[in-house]
Amino acid sequence: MPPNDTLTMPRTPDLLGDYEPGAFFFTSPARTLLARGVHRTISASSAGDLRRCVASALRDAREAGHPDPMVVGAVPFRDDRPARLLVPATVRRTGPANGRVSGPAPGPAGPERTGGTSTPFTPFTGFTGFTGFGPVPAPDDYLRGVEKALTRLTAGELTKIVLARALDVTLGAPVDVRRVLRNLVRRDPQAYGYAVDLPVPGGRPGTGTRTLLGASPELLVARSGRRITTNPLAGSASRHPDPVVDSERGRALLTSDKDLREHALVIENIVEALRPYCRDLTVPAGPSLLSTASMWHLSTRITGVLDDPAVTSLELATLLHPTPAVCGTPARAARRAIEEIEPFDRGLYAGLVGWGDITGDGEWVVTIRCAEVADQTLRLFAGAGIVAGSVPESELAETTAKFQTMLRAVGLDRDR
Ligand SMILES: C=C(O[C@@H]1C=C(C(=O)O)C=C[C@H]1O)C(=O)O
Repeated sequence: MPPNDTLTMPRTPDLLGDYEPGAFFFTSPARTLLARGVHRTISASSAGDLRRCVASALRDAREAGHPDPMVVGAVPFRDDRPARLLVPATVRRTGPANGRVSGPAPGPAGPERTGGTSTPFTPFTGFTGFTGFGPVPAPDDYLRGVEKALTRLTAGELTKIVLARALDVTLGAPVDVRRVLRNLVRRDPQAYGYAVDLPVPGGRPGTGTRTLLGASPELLVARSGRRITTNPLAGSASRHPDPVVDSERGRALLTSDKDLREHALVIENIVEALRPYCRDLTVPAGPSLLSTASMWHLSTRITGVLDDPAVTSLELATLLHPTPAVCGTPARAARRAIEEIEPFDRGLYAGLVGWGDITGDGEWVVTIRCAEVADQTLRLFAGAGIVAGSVPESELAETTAKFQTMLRAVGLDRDR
């Protein structure tokens, strides 16, 4: 038997292969989940309400004889927007390897390339089936938004703010959601791949599905018994196809004063939020490097032991959210400035996505490197942290680089 045949003959169920739009899919270094059907949807009007609604939905499900009550889905960036959480009818799980198939990714031919994307956003040309794209806001307006943010930073209203932009992409045919998810998971096997079914506006049946797809590198919080882990990221550089230039970029990031400050703000905020809940918090002295196929990031993996084992993973996640990795500091001022400067609704982008079980265990990741997909269109999102000393053109280039995770998974690779 040729050695490669093992790749096509999984011994465990192939949950990634079994995924169909309408289901919930999530893969992490620890496990892969495929949830189908709706036992109960969860509707809540605030974050506090959300925690109560989830707890009672899980209890009710168990009392109704549900064999494996679990909540899955996504919580938006803003707490006044509806969450997309539900107790699924069935959940299948496998261990770490499933959904993380090695070998070449399907999709565009040729070797994986990690394009240098430190130039400002330029139109994509030359792919088949691609009919148009629309950046929101236009790149020049994003630059002006960063200038505005810098003025507020200088005035002392803010210490950090994350400004995002969206990219609307229209294809010549309906998006193959299954294939895009497979590409995301295979190209970034260390990331948390996810697919969340979204309601179709107007709720008209037969209009097609809407799905949130992504591959996030950022763990907001995981709980396993009393043990918790969070892995905030902040401070970024784009990868480069030349390995020498690429590792130089990583090294430069590790010593960049601006990025280290940006990162430290996030870590301080998270440690301060977790301290009252943990009897033991292990915080590395400084960040290390984490990479995706497209990006380098400064990363700090923090672990702790919960004082009160009744505190659930979702409670911890909503306590931390939104961290300064996606919002800013002070949080309230940053949130207001985001609403004023960004000309679009973040929706589920920059929120949290994951699962939680009835014991309180769960994994929630930051909803980044994602797109909302509906029929022939995709809306991609990407943001960058702005602190004193940030250069608008570099922040624009950083968001361009972050779009690459989704664009490559769709087969729209600007390097082609
Ligand atoms: C906001 C995003 O990413 C976040 C911002 C980062 C930064 O500013 O360096 C790095 C990782 C994420 O925490 C995004 O990918 O859209």
